[in-house]
Formats: sequence, structure tokens, C-alpha cells
Amino acid sequence: MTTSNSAGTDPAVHAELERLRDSIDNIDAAVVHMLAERFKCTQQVGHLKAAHRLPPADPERETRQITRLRRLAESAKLDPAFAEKLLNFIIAEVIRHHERIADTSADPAPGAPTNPS
Ligand SMILES: C=C(O[C@@H]1C=C(C(=O)O)C=C[C@H]1O)C(=O)O
Repeated sequence: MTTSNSAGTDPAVHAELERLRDSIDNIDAAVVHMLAERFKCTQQVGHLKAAHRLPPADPERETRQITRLRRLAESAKLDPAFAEKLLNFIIAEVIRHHERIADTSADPAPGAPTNPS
């Protein structure tokens, strides 16, 4: 028979839950830091594209990334459909950023004053 705490849960179960949640918190922190680094790179890509009048989205590049990520997911025993959805979600946000960068760095209309003052 197992002992229980006041909430009726075996203390060993509670300790195991805490241990696993500590790891989950560390992994979540790593994911946030990795995403922040990724967005730093994609922001630079956005500025480069805007400066050279390149389109915000590159569907061919995306197709190659999805194919690669699905393969990586399979070998890591992660659902490839989930990996694809996650990448598409991130890329959609990046493209929104690129569109905003392109809009805000667009040349003024011909003849428009360069200095509003
Ligand atoms: C970052 C880029 O811009 C877009 C965003 C991508 C991404 O987040 O990986 C990939 C392709 C583009 O649609 C790029 O062209 O490399």
C-alpha cells in the first residue's frame, strides 16, 4: 500500500510530477530563447528583402523547409504533421513581419516631400 499526502496523492508521485515539470519549464525556456534567436535572423532577412525589393514570402524555400522538418520529426519520433503545422505557424508570423518592414521602408511617392517639417 502507498502512503498519501493531505490531498490524497502519494508524495513520491508528487515528487516525480515536480521533477518532470522542472524539465518542462527548462525546455519551454529553451524554446523561447531559440525562437527569439530565429526571429532576430528573420528580421534581418526582412530588412535585406525590403532593401532589395524581394517579396516577403518564398514558397519554394518553405516547401524545402517543410520536407526537411518532416524528415527530422520522423527520426525524432515527433508527429511530422504537428512539426509542419508549427513551422507554418511560425513562418506566417515571419511573413507578416516582412510585410510590415517592406511597408514601413517603402520609398515615398515620387514628388512627395522627403522631410515633413
Ligand atoms: C526568412 C525568410 O522569409 C520567409 C520566412 C521563412 C521562415 O520563417 O523560415 C521562410 C521563407 C520565407 O517565406 C526567407 O526567405 O528565408
